Amino acid sequence: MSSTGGPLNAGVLGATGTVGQRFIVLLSQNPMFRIHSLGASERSAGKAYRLAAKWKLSDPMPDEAREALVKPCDPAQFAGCDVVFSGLDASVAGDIEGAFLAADFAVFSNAKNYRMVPSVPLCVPVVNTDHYALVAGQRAASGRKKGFIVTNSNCSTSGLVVPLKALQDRFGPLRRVVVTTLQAISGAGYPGVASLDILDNIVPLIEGEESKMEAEVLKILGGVSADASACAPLTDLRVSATCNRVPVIDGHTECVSVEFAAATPPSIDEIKQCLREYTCEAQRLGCYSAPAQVMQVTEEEDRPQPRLDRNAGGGMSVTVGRIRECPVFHVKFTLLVHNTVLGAAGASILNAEYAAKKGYL
Ligand SMILES: NC(=O)C1=CN([C@@H]2O[C@H](COP(=O)(O)OP(=O)(O)OC[C@H]3O[C@@H](n4cnc5c(N)ncnc54)[C@H](OP(=O)(O)O)[C@@H]3O)[C@@H](O)[C@H]2O)C=CC1
Ligand SMILES: N[C@@H](CC(=O)OP(=O)(O)O)C(=O)O
Repeated sequence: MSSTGGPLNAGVLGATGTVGQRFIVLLSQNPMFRIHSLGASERSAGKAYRLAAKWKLSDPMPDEAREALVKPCDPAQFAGCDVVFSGLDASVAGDIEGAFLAADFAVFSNAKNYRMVPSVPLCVPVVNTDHYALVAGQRAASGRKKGFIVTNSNCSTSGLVVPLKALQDRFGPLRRVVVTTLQAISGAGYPGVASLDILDNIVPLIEGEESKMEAEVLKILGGVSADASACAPLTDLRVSATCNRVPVIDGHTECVSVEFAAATPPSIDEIKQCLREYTCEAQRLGCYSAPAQVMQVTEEEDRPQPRLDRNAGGGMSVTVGRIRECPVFHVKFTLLVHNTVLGAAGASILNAEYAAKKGYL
């Protein structure tokens, strides 16, 4: 809640895009926030939102957005916002988010630009909210009173780190992880991948995705330095990612093999129990968007499937299935994450809810 006790005023940068539209639906349903300002490019600025956005979600466009005038992404136009969410294209996110930060806004970003900056929490809110310890250092180093930036991860990373975190916490360090993704087309934004490329097809390349996943996992599963000035990524875990685009609208599927560092790995039953029992700080604090069950472990042999499982927990739960022994590593499984909910807008919103509960906003 804001200092006046009402909902927090939320601005959305990149409000017309794929992630921006998801922000608008989720914020309109969330009692902690009120949609205050919507921003996009000069192509959209000055238009009513309903005319600027090519609406792609099956949820109707919320009334509070329809007639709102889209603004340019200029901090002066967002005065009165308690929090700013960004779904900006990465080609412009660095400069625009930097300008909002300099103007002392709390920025929650989906873009890749600031993710690997050591003083910036790269936070999947069901995994590593302990990285908020970096916020005080960010403010001290910059002299800002209120402003800080928290990013969420790449959408495939956000699904992968959830079971990995549970396994690491319960059974000790992981040694090697191999992951192959089957990523939905909404991950490429709009208009994204040409229909002639993706219909009746699979594209075995998503530029830059594999190296992002491999690096982000280490930062998220790592800690922060003793003086909380920088992140401390894991150094002993090796991650290999292979990323593919598949003709699914929403929901990234990932086939994962994991090797534990311990000589004696846990049994498959112990692993299932660990994933089912995993809880996070955002749940314990009663954050509105925290899923009741962080992971839904399915025993059905042919699940998870994107059409059937992507909305688990309102898109905030990760579904994990086909958990079985791996003849090369120790265990393998298939997971599904909703790429624009836990993988993007939903994670940013839960990050902000957590920040509010902890007094950062
Ligand atoms: N889609 C996904 O599943 C995920 C996306 N992300 C990241 O989130 C961000 C948004 O992705 P997505 O929604 O898919 O992308 P889209 O291409 O669908 O949307 C991009 C948004 O950025 C705005 N924009 C583009 N250029 C400018 C500019 N010069 N000034 C101001 N605004 C501008 C667009 O406005 P306009 O309509 O006016 O052009 C639009 O609102 C990206 O950084 C992406 O990498 C992260 C995780 C998952
Ligand atoms: N590249 C992801 C989505 C995305 O935009 O990720 P990032 O923010 O890490 O570039 C996908 O194609 O599904």
